[in-house]
Amino acid sequence: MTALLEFDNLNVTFRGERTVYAINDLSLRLEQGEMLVLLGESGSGKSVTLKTLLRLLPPARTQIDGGIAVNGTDVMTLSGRKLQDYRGGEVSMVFQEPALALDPVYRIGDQIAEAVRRKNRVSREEARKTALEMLQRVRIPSPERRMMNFPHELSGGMRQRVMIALALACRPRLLLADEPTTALDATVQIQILLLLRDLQREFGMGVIFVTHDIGVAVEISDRIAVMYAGQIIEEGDTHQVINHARHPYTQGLLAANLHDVQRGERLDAIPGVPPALETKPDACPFAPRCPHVRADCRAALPPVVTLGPRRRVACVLAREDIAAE
Ligand SMILES: Nc1ncnc2c1ncn2[C@@H]1O[C@H](COP(=O)(O)OP(=O)(O)OP(=O)(O)O)[C@@H](O)[C@H]1O
Repeated sequence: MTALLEFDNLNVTFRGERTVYAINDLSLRLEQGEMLVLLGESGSGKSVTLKTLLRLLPPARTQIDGGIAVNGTDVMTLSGRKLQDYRGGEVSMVFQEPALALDPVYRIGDQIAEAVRRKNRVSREEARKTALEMLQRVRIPSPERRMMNFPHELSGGMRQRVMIALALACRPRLLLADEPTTALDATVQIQILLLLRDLQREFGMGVIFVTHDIGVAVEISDRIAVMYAGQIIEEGDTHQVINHARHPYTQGLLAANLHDVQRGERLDAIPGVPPALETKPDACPFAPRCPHVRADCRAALPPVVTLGPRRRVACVLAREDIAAE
């Protein structure tokens, strides 16, 4: 069956005053209706992956190699009207900051109705009805009245709901969510996560949800892909990755998270910092921070070891574990 999304050996390099090898040989497949979390520290390439998928990166300074297909369509060759239809139609995005999506000078009902009319040939009345229905779907109380509000008249959580309504108004098959709950307080955060999860099931959408928070990943995802230095270093079902992490980086993230909970304080996740990515990695990028590092980790890129269906780890130790089994 055709995947909803397929990245095939994606490489993204920024060329400017300095060169940044932001994404390196990234391959990933998302099936229809799946909820995948991209998990990783700041700078690991999560946002760049989403922006590449939406073709939002500045073409003059960005070199993109490799394939991206959504429902079998080559995203990199889209242009003009087809690219517009793809963005906000086939694929839509919710951001951490609603101000990036919501226009402060338009009433929210008008903004959603306008988005519907841009994509579908429907009457103003039809579009308004869809906007109202979307506000109901994202469980905004008194939606008829809220249609008339401007974004600044709503709380942070309500604004986030409106942004989700806007993103879903044209029924995308793939929703991208870039840390959409990070700025909210804990109770509102959980409400929004549960809402997204419900809507994902109701609409049968695929979702890629970006976060650095393992708790959020566990709450919401079917699958997890862990990113480090622009690569996916471990991937699998959420249960497998969380309970049987095989990459030392994933293990470190999980251990640090447990510490946080036990000691009630925030610790540095793992000693050391990720590489600057000014050269293309030619060895394991985690080697300088890895507690199990060996000479061969510094000599060549790690093998990508398949541990089961859709379960893989980029680490030489995983290959040896398999050989020993
Ligand atoms: N437009 C750009 N020009 C140059 N470098 C960029 C650009 N956008 C991102 N980068 C670099 O690409 C790398 C990956 O950044 P990205 O924003 O994807 O990380 P992230 O995992 O999403 O982090 P965060 O959680 O902080 O958003 C970083 O080194 C970043 O500095």
